[in-house]
Amino acid sequence: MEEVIQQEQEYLDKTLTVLEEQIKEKSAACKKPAHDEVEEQLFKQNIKVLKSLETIRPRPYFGRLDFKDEFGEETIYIGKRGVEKDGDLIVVDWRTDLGKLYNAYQGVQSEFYIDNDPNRKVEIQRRRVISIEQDRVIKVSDTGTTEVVETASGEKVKMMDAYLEEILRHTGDELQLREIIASIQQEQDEIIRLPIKHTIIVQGAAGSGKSSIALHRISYLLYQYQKRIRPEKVLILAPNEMFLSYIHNLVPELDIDGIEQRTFYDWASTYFTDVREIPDLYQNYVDIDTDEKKEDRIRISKYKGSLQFKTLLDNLVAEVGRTLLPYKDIHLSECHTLSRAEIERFYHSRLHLPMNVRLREVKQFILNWSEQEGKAYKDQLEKEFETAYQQWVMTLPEGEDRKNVYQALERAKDLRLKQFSQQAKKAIEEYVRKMKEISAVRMYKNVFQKRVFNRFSPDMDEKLLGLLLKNGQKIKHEQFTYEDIAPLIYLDAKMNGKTLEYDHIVIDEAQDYSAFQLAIMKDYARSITVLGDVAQGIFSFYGLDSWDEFQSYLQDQHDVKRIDIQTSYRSTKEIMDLANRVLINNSYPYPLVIPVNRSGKEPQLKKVGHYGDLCDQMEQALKCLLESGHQTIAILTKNVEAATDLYHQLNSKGIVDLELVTAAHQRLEKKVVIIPSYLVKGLEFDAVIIEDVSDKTFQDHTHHAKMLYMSITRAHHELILFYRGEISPLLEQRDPHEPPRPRASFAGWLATDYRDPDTLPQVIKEREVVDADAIPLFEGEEEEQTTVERFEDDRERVNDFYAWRTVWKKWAEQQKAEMLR
Ligand SMILES: Nc1ncnc2c1ncn2[C@@H]1O[C@H](COP(=O)(O)OP(=O)(O)OP(=O)(O)O)[C@@H](O)[C@H]1O
Repeated sequence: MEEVIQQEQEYLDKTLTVLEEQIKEKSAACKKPAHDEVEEQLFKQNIKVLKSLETIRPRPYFGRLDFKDEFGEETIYIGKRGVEKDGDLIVVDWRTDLGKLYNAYQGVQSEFYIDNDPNRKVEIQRRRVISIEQDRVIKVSDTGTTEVVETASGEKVKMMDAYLEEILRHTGDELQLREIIASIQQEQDEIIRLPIKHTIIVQGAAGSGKSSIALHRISYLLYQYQKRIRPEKVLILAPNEMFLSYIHNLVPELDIDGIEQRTFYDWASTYFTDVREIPDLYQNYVDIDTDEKKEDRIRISKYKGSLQFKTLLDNLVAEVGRTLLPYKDIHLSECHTLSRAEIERFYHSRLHLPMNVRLREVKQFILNWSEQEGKAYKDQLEKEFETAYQQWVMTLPEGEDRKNVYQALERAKDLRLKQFSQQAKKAIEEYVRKMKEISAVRMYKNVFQKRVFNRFSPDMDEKLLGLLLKNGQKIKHEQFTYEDIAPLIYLDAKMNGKTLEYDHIVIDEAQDYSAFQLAIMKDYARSITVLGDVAQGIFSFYGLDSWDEFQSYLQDQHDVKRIDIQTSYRSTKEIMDLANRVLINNSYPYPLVIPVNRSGKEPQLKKVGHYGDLCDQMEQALKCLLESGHQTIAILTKNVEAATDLYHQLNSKGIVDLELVTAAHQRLEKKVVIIPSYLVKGLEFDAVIIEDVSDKTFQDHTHHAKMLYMSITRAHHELILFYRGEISPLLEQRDPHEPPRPRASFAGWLATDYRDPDTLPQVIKEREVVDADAIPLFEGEEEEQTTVERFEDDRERVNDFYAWRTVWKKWAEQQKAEMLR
């Protein structure tokens, strides 16, 4: 090993010498004053290069790849940025094709084909990770095997090589997402490097690296398409300010300075100035959660986030546009008429323009026409005057009479001209009076009318219609909520147009966007990368239940790629097993999360007696976690009130170095934070304590399961869960031979003994509940339709039901297969 380290040290020394020379050269260039614009540009470029060289100087590369291709054997070194001297690649940038080769090799497959060309075979001989500290190579490790394997019990695990394991074990001491350039996994790299033309949807398990992929992809795109896209034309949308500060350090590391980083709420306020008056997503979550009419509000919110609503707005705006043209011709005089057909023809030729702009153009068209007609009329008068002049004036002898006739003719001409222009003015004014520009807010206020829904959404059920009409009263008084932001922005764009467009938009935590919201974001960019996890969709009143609606909407117009990634890198296997247990208990219809084989402490489930007992035990748990050396710890509570109470209790016990977080715009600065669960999405901590996992806080509901799953998966290494009374059914350890249990929301409707895999479950029809007559559900399409109809008013229940049915069927098949074996 000593010998290998020595060899690697030689290459490092050589690289450092080159780097030092280049830094010296660039520093000198940066000292020269710029005299003109060209020199100024050069100066800026030199500063940029110098900064980049200084960034990589401490660790010029992280890996080495030895391979054989059609040109013979090669050795390259891979780093965050490329280094070149006299045409030689001293270090190769990870974003190049060679970098791709480095990431593709995971110790399993060793032969690759460049661009899938069978004649361009590359055989990897070695991939080595090189650790450098203070100009010394301190460690080298050749890549071992990293692959997903299936255990005897059918469980999938990703076996890691030593390097990845070490990285995942050693988390940082700050709450900052780290760059993963040196350990990008193949499935992640494939997403990072997808061509910019694709619209990408990534469904990734908690901890699968979505946020990391999002940022590394931007770095890749800016490098690969440097001539086509500029950093200031790239937007990353993050869930909140806390998250933005969490990724802050990554921006210079990944060479993506200058990109726009915002939350949707903040971004929306640049388009629609009144957004700041509207409660944000988190406030909306709390408002809805504590509202007595929660279910009604969820229905309204879901509808407003749907693509159906978007279509209704499209149709309404088109209709309003059509009716803004009066149903008549414009008459300026007997022979000066602009027909309605002509105006309509012009209007239709401008349909691609936003409505107000279109109206302005139609008005201008009418004004231009009237001006032309005015001119034509004047010419005609002049001619008539000339004839009369010749006929009446010139035939008279010179003198007073002739002068009087001439003046009378002049007056008559002026009068006729004046009359014409007054008449024309009146006709035009009357005509365009109706064609007033309409603001987005005014248009939106007019949506919530019975005749609008009857006309454009005649199939809407009565209950939803009633709720929307009632909500319309609030809209009239401009009492908007979060879900009104997307339609308002959309309408604003439809009425007035968009000012800014991006080369690329990346949306992280996209499950919390509605399909409508995602659809409008797509309109603002040439291409888009959307990443999320529907299992973590805790804002169930708004976000996505699945990607299907959005995906099929896009499919018609774009080159869409949907990719699912299931391996989770953040947490230990024990923690992920518990997270999977929540998914299983909730009949999660998608494949479970694949954990990495990084073992840690079993999560601790602790029953406590009363609140005082909880605080005592919490204090003990916290002390133990701090003594174990954990650098970042989060205590997750159900809401702000619980977080505040606990904060005061722990403070009174002498634990003072705590940070209470109650809003999404707060920055996390201390080692230990107390925070409501719904604010921690996207973040991670060495250890996590969940204050209450009782059956009261986490009931057998999908949205509770999502919250619990998301909370559990925030922990890297250790997890402690407290509960009073009974533990949540979502955490129950269940026998895999037991059938998946139907959730409370629809369990009562199932008639069959669902424990028998040979009998398909049956649903009791509502009217037949009385006579307890069961209708078989799975026998034909027709019955399925019937079921859908019955559930129709409750989307969550429909989803719960179908999710459960999918899992149940799978389970039944497994049981049958086992019996046959
Ligand atoms: N290839 C990798 N090498 C090293 N660490 C990785 C890798 N992929 C992910 N990680 C680590 O796993 C953790 C989770 O990554 P990230 O936050 O990007 O995942 P996510 O899918 O966005 O998670 P979530 O949806 O739960 O918020 C981070 O600590 C990240 O550094």
